[in-house]
Amino acid sequence: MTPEFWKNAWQKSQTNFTQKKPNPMLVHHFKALNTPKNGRVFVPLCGKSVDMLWFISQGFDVIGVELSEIAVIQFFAENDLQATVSLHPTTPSLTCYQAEHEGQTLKIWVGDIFDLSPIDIGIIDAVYDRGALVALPDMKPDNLRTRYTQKLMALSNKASQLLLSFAYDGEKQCSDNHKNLPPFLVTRSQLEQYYAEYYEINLIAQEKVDYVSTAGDSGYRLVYTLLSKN
Ligand SMILES: C[S@@+](CC[C@H](N)C(=O)[O-])C[C@H]1O[C@@H](n2cnc3c(N)ncnc32)[C@H](O)[C@@H]1O
Repeated sequence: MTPEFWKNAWQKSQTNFTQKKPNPMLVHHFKALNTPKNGRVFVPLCGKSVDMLWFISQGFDVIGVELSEIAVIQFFAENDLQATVSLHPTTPSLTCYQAEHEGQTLKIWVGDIFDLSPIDIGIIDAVYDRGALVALPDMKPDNLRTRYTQKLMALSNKASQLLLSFAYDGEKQCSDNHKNLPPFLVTRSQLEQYYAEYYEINLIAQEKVDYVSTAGDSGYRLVYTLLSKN
């Protein structure tokens, strides 16, 4: 997916991946990571996810990154948060939106995750991936997903992750009918290919649902913990 694809989606409000309430799988399963109290959570490709506010309510600081400035402006406006906006000292394509809320710091970089450095992100205790890995295709020649997983590990120093994913059921299991549009299926073997060297991968929950993706297929919502071998 090109940056233009996502920026257009936000411009045209084609963003039905946005949830109105904190994700129930997050709320039930985040504790499995044993993130230290007052820790910092990285939310890559964050959109305007209210899951970030749930982390704040649990006493964590949050740092996100999102390509679309529209998404980030909407996030702050819709949640009555006043942002301090600053430019990146050396990279003109990056802008920082920051606010203090309920005693925690919430910071979102507007820009491409691939333009960020570990210094921009700081120390990370946990990563929350909902709608990020599945937003990127695993396709040759420029495998965006492999690049993303490597960048994510570099930015977070391989902090443990809670990863929300999905699977189709029955005969659809291996097919990907909608391969030109997100969300993209992430198979177990792909997950191992990206992460098994660095993380212990555990499928900790799966829930049968009628509509697993915005494309309207039935299947399962999956929750993985990726526990750092660091
Ligand atoms: C499927 S949405 C998920 C958003 C959010 N995580 C949620 O759960 O609502 C994927 C988001 O990633 C953003 N995005 C895609 N590629 C990106 C990149 N290279 N850098 C930063 N954000 C990106 C898109 O603009 C979009 O908002």
